[in-house]
Amino acid sequence: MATPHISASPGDFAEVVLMPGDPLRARYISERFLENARPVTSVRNMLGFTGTFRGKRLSVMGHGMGVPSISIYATELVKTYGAKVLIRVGSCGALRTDVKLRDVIVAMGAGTDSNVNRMRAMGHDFPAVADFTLARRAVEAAEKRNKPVRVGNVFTSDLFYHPQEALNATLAKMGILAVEMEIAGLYGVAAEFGARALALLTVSDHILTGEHLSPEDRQTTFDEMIELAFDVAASEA
Ligand SMILES: O=P(O)(O)O[C@H]1O[C@H](CO)[C@@H](O)[C@H]1O
Ligand SMILES: O=c1cc[nH]c(=O)[nH]1
Repeated sequence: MATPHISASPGDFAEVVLMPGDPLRARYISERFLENARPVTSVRNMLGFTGTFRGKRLSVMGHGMGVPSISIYATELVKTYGAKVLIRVGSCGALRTDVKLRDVIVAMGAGTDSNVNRMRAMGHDFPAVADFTLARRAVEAAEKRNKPVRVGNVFTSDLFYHPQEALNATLAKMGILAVEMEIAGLYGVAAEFGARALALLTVSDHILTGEHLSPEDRQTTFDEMIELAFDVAASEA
C-alpha cells in the first residue's frame, strides 16, 4: 500500500529512519554506512533505503526542503509505514558568535515562523521539542567519541531568504543557536502521531561572518554527525 509520495511496500521501512534533506545524501548514507542496503522508494526522486547497521535494521530517506516537505514524508512514514523514531541529520546557519563552523548541534527545541504547530494546537503556541531520551543518547554518544556537541534551541524558518532584517540578531539574543528549515515541523508531526524525533545539525555556514564549509569539508564534517546519529539509531532499533 503506497502513499501519494512513497512507493514502498508495507514492512519495507525500519522503525527507525534517518532523514537528511537531500535525497542524494540519503543514497550516500546508505552506501557508506548501511550493510545490504536496498532502495525502497524513489517517488519524485526522494530516495529511501533500508539496510542494517551493527546488525540492526535501519532506514534512511530524504525529506526535502522546508516544513511542508518534511511534514509529508514524516507523516507518511509514521502513519503508513510504522516508523517510530525519526532522526533528521541536516545543515544549518549559525546565528551566534559562540557557535562555530562545523559545530554539531543537538536541537533540543525549535522556534518557528511557520504556522503548522499552531494549526495543530488550536491557534496556541506548541513546544516543538526533541525526544529527551534520543537527545540524551546523542549527547552521551558524542561524549564517548570525544566530539563535543552544542545542545540548544534552533529556529525553523519557512524562508531561506528572510525579509525581516532584524530577525537573526533578535533570535541570537534569545539564545537561538542556528537557523534551518524543518525541525519545528518534524517535532510537530512526531507529537501529533505519537512518534519520537530528534534532529542533529552541522553548522555549514555562519550567518554573522559569512564563512561556509567547502564541499569536501562538508562531507567529512557531516560524516561525524551521521556517525553520531547512527549511534542513537542503533540504540533504538
Ligand atoms: O539539512 P539540509 O537538508 O541541509 O537543510 C538545510 O538546507 C536547506 C536550505 O539550503 C534547508 O532545507 C535547510 O534546513
Ligand atoms: O536553512 C538554512 C540552512 C543553512 N544555512 C542557512 O542559513 N539556512
